[in-house]
Amino acid sequence: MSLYFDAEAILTAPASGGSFKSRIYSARDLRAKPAQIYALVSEAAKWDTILAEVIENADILSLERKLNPLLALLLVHDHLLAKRGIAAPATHPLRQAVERHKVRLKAEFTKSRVRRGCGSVEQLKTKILREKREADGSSHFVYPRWVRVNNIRSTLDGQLRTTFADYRQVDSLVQLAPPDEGQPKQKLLYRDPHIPDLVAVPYGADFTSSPAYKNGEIILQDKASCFPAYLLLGDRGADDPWVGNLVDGCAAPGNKTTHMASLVAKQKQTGRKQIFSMDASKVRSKTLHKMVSLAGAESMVTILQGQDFLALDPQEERFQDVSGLLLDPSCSGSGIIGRDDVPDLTLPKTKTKVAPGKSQGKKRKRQADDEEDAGEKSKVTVGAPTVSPSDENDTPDGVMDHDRLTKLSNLQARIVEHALSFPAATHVTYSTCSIHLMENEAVVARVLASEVAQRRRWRLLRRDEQPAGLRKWKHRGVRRDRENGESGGSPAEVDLPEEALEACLRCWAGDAEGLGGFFVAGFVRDGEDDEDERGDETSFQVKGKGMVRAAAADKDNPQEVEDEGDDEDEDDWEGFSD
Ligand SMILES: C[S@@+](CC[C@H](N)C(=O)[O-])C[C@H]1O[C@@H](n2cnc3c(N)ncnc32)[C@H](O)[C@@H]1O
Repeated sequence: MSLYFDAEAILTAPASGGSFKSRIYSARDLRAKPAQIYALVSEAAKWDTILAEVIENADILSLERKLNPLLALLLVHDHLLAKRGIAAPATHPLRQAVERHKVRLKAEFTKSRVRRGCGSVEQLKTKILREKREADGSSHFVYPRWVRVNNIRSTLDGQLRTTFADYRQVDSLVQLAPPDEGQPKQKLLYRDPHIPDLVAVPYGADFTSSPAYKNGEIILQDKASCFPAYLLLGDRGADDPWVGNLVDGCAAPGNKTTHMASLVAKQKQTGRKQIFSMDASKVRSKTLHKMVSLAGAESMVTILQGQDFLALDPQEERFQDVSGLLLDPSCSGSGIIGRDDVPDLTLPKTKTKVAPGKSQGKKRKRQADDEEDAGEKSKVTVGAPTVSPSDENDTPDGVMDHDRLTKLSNLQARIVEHALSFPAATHVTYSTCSIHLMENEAVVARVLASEVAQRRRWRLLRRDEQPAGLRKWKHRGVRRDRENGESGGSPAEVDLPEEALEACLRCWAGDAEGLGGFFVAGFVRDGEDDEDERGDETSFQVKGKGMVRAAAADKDNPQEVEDEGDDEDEDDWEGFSD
């Protein structure tokens, strides 16, 4: 019986971030096996709508006060559908509470099947999975497996002839949707129309043992994560190669560094070290090292292990030719899918109305007493998942309040502004896997208004200047957070012109594009008409709901202003007010 109580405890614990699986495996004091709990909940989630219907029609919640809706759903699932039935002794009161109604439950289950015109339980399963996908809109989108071809070691044509030789090309992502239960999986491939050398295959396709993966010819990298390097380096070829060196300032585990290297290789420029790639974390720098080596990019990439990008001196001799910088700093990670993918089960309702308060309380008390008596109440505690060296972001628990967002936003803006100060820099990209305005458009607004951007005439890379594939991308910057409360409770809004919002690229989870939440913007400057000194009368700041003009903090002593920022990097902006 501990299986059901443990599953209940995990499903009802407050959201703590992390995937559902990691939530189970990091829970303390579990008595059932984590794999068993995961299997029970995943299976029950496939059947929940029908089980809720059966339980409601059999009305067992009004008759059996020991059951609550969630326990009833889990128990009735195993009673009707698990090979071995309910995993508890036959004399257990909760097992008896279900089995007392076995005739009724079976009859209601059969009625539900027949009502849907299904001759077998298998057919019913296929039908309800389709019903569920249609109901939550997910029949129209899929999360495929994205595969990027590494131009250092291979070519797209080469991979289509080898690794994907037995894949059939389809012309839409929807065709990669998982097959109905019982249908065979197919080898299908979709060539991405936005990012060169990127393909999608059905989720679950496993390349980890394929030679192409082991040799670094293909890299498993989400589509959105391919936007920044492509935005920076574009569609250049051998006759129009990138001029100057490149920097990836926040590089581990190395997806974007290796993508930059791949794009540079496509321009037939593999001979010399051209990319400085660094990460402040020494542990993650080791992963970066492995990825660069696997991708065959060692001759092009200089890795600065454990290097804080903010501590780099842009005036150093070795950075004098750096013309492009890619910044993908730590963020809230709020766009990552699967972060808190705890199944949202459809639960049965009680038919007979129980008076609120008194009797509900009694019911809960009685049930609690039963569980205590049996010594079975789960003691499980679900904590925030621990940070692993592969975690990219600073907030793995996903818990985000206004203060944390403000601090992240301050740091992100500082990192981009530092990039804008490299003497030969003409192109910079800034990206996050966050959906929060404060980490995205608001950072862009602050950076554009910064002293360095104004003095050196940095501006946004307009949509019509973007690489061909990204110009076609529909989802652009937004003026306000999509959902109230996304930014820790305070509605945030940014006052950027339409053209600036058009220049920003967004990705959203849950639409037809098959991606998580992501943001990227490119900054450019001609580099020929810098004002050497800071403009004398004004600078811009973002305050309240928009950008307002404010007097320059200290026009006579910019260094002092800079130093203050360095000392107290996280409290210089208070974020949005209402
Ligand atoms: C979102 S991840 C980068 C992912 C990487 N661009 C990729 O595509 O594989 C952010 C990384 O920035 C690093 N980081 C954060 N602040 C940094 C700083 N000031 N200097 C260098 N690295 C930093 C973190 O250690 C983390 O590994």
